[in-house]
Amino acid sequence: MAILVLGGAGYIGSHTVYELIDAGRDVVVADNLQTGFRAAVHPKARFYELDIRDRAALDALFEKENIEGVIHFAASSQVGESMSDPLKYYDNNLHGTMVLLASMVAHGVDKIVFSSTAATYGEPERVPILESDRTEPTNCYGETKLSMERMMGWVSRAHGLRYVALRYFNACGAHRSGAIGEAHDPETHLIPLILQVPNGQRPCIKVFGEDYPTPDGTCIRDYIHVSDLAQAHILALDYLIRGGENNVFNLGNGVGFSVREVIECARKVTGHPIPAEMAPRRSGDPAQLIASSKKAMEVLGWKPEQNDLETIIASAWNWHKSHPNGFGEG
Ligand SMILES: O=c1ccn([C@@H]2O[C@H](COP(=O)(O)OP(=O)(O)O[C@H]3O[C@H](CO)[C@H](O)[C@H](O)[C@H]3O)[C@@H](O)[C@H]2O)c(=O)[nH]1
Repeated sequence: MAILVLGGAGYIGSHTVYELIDAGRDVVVADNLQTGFRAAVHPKARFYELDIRDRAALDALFEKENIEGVIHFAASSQVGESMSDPLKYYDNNLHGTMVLLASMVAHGVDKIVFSSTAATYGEPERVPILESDRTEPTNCYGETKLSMERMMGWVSRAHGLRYVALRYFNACGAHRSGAIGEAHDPETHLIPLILQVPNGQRPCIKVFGEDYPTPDGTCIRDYIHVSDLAQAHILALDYLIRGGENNVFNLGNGVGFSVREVIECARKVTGHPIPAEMAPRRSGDPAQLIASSKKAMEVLGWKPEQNDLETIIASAWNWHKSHPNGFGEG
């Protein structure tokens, strides 16, 4: 039987497909290529260009393929955009998931692992954050992801579907082969933007806020390598296949780095001075997000392997310097 990866042409999705294929699994990828890239899809995966809001296209896929379980990455994921265009997030993330679950239930596919986010917590009560801590999103992106988790809960009660929600902290880095890496258009993520400076594509990096209640005044995040995240999806799917119950797991390294520290580390890795410029706070940003991933380690047996920021940034730099235009031309 095959694993269906929705959003398998995107950043975390494409890395998960590479790990699944490396592990000998049969993989079907579906993506509407709105933000994903056809070139990021592993050549051994069967590809369907479809939008998860298109019920007929999903039904046709489930009828044609023999799907054992779904890994669902197909969603909009930019904090800033979710504040200026919230309805896009309700449509793509919530409506999309609603159509998907209806099609899964109709075809008897009852296992799903999906991307949730640290943004479900909002401003945390304490760090490191536990899965049982308060969830009060400060941005619409986090709100729709939390609603997706709750939707799964109700559908599970009614129809017996089982799910694992993976709350990622800050995904970064690139695949060890150098074949795929992080590419967004437009780019909004800190590490790729920093690396555009040594790549000659941007004169400096803007630091969004230096008046946060943190030691150096800039936001603190927990940076986790994308291939470690990818492994967690395989472990979560196998947990469901073994009969595991509905669950939610944080995925992070448990160590926080400030925006300034990330820039300093990138200077060390690239040997470039990377000038930084202070800028106003970005709407919706919590001051500090650090994960406790103890539960994922204990229940899933997950162990992040690339837990050193320098190694992570070096793997990102390896991709960005050889692919300055991502998957595009030139
Ligand atoms: O040019 C930039 C870009 C970002 N930042 C700062 O760098 C930090 C990291 O920003 P990212 O945009 O790279 O990541 P976020 O923490 O905002 O978001 C990430 O984590 C979220 C969970 O909190 C969501 O999952 C989201 O999809 C994911 O990209 C933030 O403090 C942001 O303000 C800058 O200072 N300058």
